Amino acid sequence: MNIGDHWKTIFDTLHDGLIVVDTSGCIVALNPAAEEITGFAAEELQGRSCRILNCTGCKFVGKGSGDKWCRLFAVGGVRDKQCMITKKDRRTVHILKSARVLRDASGEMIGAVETLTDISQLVRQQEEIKSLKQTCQPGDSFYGILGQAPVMLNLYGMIDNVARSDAPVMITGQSGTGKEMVARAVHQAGGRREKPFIKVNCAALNESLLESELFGHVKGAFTGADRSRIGRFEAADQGTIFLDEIGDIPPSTQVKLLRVLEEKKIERVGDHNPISVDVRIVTATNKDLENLVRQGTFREDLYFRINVFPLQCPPLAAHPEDIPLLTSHFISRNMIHSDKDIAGISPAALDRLMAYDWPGNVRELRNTVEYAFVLCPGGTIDEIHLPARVRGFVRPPSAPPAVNGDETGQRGLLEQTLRQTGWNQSETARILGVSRVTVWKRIRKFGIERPWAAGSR
Ligand SMILES: Nc1ncnc2c1ncn2[C@@H]1O[C@H](COP(=O)(O)OP(=O)(O)OP(=O)(O)O)[C@@H](O)[C@H]1O
Repeated sequence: MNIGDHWKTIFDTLHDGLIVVDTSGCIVALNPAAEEITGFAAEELQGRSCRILNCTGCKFVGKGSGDKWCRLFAVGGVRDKQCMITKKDRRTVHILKSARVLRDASGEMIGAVETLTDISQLVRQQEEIKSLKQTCQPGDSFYGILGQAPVMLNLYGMIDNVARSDAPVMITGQSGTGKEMVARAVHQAGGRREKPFIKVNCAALNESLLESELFGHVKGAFTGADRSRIGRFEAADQGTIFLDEIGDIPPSTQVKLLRVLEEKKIERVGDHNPISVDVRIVTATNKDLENLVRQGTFREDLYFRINVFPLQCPPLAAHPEDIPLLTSHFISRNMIHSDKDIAGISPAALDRLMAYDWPGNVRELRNTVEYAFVLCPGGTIDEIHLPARVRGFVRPPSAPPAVNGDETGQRGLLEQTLRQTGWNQSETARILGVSRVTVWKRIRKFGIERPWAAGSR
């Protein structure tokens, strides 16, 4: 076959647009794909300057021909340059452009050939992904955590500080307050962010499974161990291990964990070869660990080892001013997965959300919005679309709003804020939204002592 006889067919069959210009940029030939991309018929472009396409990737340097007017002729070619051209109907098309100068047998420049790939759809999809990401993680979030109330800003400040160190962090707070999000934020905000973040739910596994999950095992270590397996500590090497529900680990595992924390070495179950690991420890619990220590079910030495830097997630009742922000975030998130056209929430329904006491915290609010999405046919979420417990909630007259949550929450928050403010009681009162006298009374009520005054820890 003489391929030279078939160039025109090959040229016309290409899916990418092809344009040939002479040294002054005058369009000599183009294929049907180029007609499609530009919206011009071949006869409309032939003989015209390529400037008609208004390509944002072209660098015109002057007048004349060749390298005197266009940079392409000076550099010889471009490859996969993302730019935009203007179509005949004035609309913009995103293209990927490659171009090469053409020379005759004597090496004289005679023109250039350009290929154009229409990437408009790809760019649109990228923009959609970007906007979805923004909806899922609005700009005013802290590593995905939402809330602008002083107690939340205080928490973000503490996370930022502790992320710069490798100190073990213990996160406390009621269920659904975002402890796992805080653990991830500690990892993300620190120098280990490019390394693994490994979560282990200590309450979900029995004693032997938990040990093999944490430390790994060798083949034959127990019935059913038909091959060796690395544990979560090894998997988290150089990164962070997040031990959720730490209050639930059995006493024998507590001993082993303490040894790992002190020696920074693990032993796989069924093996005695120590393996060094470099892991940051973050733990979380919704139990009162101090109480478990007093009862003797949690080792005091382990408690002090993991509780070097405590972080307290405030209950939602301690920052009700964040309910509108959280609600609109969950509405946007539900919109992505729903074909319903829900525009927002009515003021009356929002009032109901603000009045409720949220024992299940932000998780309960998320579930409440999900529930409302099921009932609401479209338009605005109204009171009628809320679960009966929220709709019908009446705060007992004797119970003032749970401004700072229950007593365990109050104490933790107070201690954390006092530490953050260097024991400035006025500043602490401002952050917690209570009076200075209340701060003073709570310090006495809970018997909180300044660390240097206590002389311990
Ligand atoms: N401040 C927040 N901003 C945005 N979403 C939040 C916030 N707090 C909690 N959530 C959402 O609430 C849900 C529960 O959060 P998370 O699992 O981190 O809570 P938790 O305190 O670890 O709960 P548990 O103790 O039950 O394990 C998640 O869907 C999370 O996205």
